[in-house]
Amino acid sequence: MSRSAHPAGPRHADVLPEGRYPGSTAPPADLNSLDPQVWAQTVRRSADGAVSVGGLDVRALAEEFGTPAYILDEADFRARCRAWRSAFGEGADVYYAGKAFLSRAVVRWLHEEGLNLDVCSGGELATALDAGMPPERIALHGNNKSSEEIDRAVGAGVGRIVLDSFQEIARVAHAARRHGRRQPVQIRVTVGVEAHTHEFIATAHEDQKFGLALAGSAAHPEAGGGPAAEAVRRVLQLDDLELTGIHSHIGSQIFDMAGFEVSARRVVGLLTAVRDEHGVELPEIDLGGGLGIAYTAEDDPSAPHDIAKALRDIVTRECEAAGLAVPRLSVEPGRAIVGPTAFTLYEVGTLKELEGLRTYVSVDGGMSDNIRTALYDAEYSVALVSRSSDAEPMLSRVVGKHCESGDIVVRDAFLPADLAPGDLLAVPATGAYCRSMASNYNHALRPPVVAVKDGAARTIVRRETEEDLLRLDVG
Ligand SMILES: Cc1ncc(COP(=O)(O)O)c(C=O)c1O
Ligand SMILES: N[C@@H](CCCC[NH3+])C(=O)O
Repeated sequence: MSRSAHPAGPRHADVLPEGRYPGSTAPPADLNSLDPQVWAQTVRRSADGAVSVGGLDVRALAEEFGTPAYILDEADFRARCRAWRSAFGEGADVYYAGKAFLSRAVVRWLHEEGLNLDVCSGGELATALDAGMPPERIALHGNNKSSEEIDRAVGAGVGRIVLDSFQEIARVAHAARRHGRRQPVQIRVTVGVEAHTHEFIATAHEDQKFGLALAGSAAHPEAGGGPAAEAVRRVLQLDDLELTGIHSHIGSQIFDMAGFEVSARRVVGLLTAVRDEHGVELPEIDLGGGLGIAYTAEDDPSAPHDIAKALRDIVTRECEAAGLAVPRLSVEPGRAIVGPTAFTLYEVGTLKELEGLRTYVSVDGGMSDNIRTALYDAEYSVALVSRSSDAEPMLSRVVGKHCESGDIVVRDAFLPADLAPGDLLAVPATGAYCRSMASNYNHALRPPVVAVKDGAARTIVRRETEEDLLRLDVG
């Protein structure tokens, strides 16, 4: 199992878990090397020791855009979109999960690369529509969509609304009637799988807020006798809704395909039960997102092609066994597309050496631009990028500037011992769930997202200003 997905409880205390540090992990052979699994595709270390991305030196990027900043490799983003599209082919749809990171530029790239988009709030929907995503290529998610959000989505003509509760069935039907539209919907089911990931990001076990349980009883999870089957009954009775399929999302940052296998089998089990009870074959299955990426050299994610083949094979096999026509498949990767395409560029401010233990390296951002370490115990890598160094490895903890001892960006890392204030550090694989979960804690100004491509850089989300903060403060 990957090191980045800790099923264990939180480790917020400043006491190290036994057996880890100091001395339990060897420093990497070469502190200057950049693992291509972890870094965006166009990242290179140049002959003079500094790192470049998209042909641009990070020192020049820091100079022009300031730090901290998320630097996003547009060519890599587009390449990953294409890889997912071609892996799944014409018989399937790839919905990019906008919650991972969304901006107008991202929407345009998705549109151009032929991907669809999953949104889960009015704000994400507004961004998608504003940037010109055709509504029929948008899916709306959420366990508590407001009536306004539902109404706006139906009115805009979104191609899919994923129903998450019994209450929502009536709300979406009401909006559809109001707009004189037969709204295509899927039903999100919880298939009873314990995904191997951090408990806060696992979503298909019973005891959590999402979806309608498949299981009639724990002993017969395939029986189709649970709330999901009841939701199917209710939706099929409503003329304003067109039930197109069943949706399952089992969690996030998952490497093991076994969970998807069980999920696919159980979803097909429900399709079979629906055919047997109603004489209807639902034409779509969505198996959600959740595919893991490499945050550290220990992580070894599968390629989209292998993931697509595994999912298609499972669905085909299960449908053939049940005598069902193979439904159209869709998936919703967020992290696996945008995660590896960006790194966060920081400047080192202060260093505090605790002899025999570690050195605390403080950077000019922190938990306001990356909450994942504090929230999920996530692991990250880090490298000195403004120069190379032959100095000895120094056991370090990269921390932010917030008033919180849990304000950790990279818990355990080796950096060169000659690290000094003014050096630039980069934390790779921060494209997903960093800017989108960023906060203004301590009135931090959320960093910009800078897209680089073919030697050119442009801001796609600008840095916040103090005026932005004060504009909201109307007291
Ligand atoms: C319904 C749904 N689809 C897709 C995703 C995207 O997940 P990931 O970014 O891990 O691929 C999520 C988030 O976990 C989700 O809740
Ligand atoms: N935000 C989470 C994952 C949840 C994804 C949305 N369902 C993360 O950073 O890993």
